[in-house]
Amino acid sequence: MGLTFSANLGFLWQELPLPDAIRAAHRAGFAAVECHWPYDVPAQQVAAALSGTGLRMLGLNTRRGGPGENGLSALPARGAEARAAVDEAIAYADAIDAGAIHVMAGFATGQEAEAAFIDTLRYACAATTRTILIEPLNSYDAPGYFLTTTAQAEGIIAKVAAPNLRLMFDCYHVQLMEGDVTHKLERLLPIIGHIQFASVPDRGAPDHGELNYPHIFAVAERLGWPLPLGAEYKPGGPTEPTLGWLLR
Ligand SMILES: O=C(O)C(=O)[C@H](O)CO
Ligand SMILES: [Mg+2]
Repeated sequence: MGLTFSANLGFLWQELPLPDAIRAAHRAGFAAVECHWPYDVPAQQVAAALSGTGLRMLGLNTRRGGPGENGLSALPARGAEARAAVDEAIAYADAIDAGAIHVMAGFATGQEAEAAFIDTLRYACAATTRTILIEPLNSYDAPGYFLTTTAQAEGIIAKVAAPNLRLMFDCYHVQLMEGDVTHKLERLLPIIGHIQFASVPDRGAPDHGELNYPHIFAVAERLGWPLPLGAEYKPGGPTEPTLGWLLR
């Protein structure tokens, strides 16, 4: 079977209520969906849209925290709030049978931040059998974010040493911070839990920019990547006119 794709509803159809966005993704031909922060929408409404369309929600994020924050898990002295955010995400994921939970690190740096992140990740990995993801973010969009490179993520995954902890490999962030996307996909495959993509550097549809996505999709297919790839790009208006890449 060939590659399939997941619509990231944090960006695609973001003007629609989440249940309607799930239905729009289904109509457009996506094989799955994923989201950012679904917490304002009752989980029963999301579960109903998923079962009505037959789509799976591949993942959701832990809450960002207060204004100007981007996750709490690597913030020393915020451990209780970080664990509460993990509990909330797991409960929501259980209610809609989501595949994975992305535990967001937050703006922090240094050894204490790493120790806090590792503690929160150990807690999350022990609290669920679902996949726990960590995602390096690029320093243009998220300056000061704790987790910025795949090498740093690899080290943390090794230290936590939990079977359900994996890397969110977002080709967009990896290209901006490191490049060498093909070799990194090949080498990191055993620890990757989800793959996302967008054009670089403008984070648009994967049909232009400095990354050649037909090549990257072929690499993922050659490697036998089993899950839908996450289309996490900003359509800059209605989503449907940007989907030429999906039809091809
Ligand atoms: O920004 C990204 O790439 C993500 O995948 C996250 O959900 C964090 O915003
Ligand atoms: Mg991403």
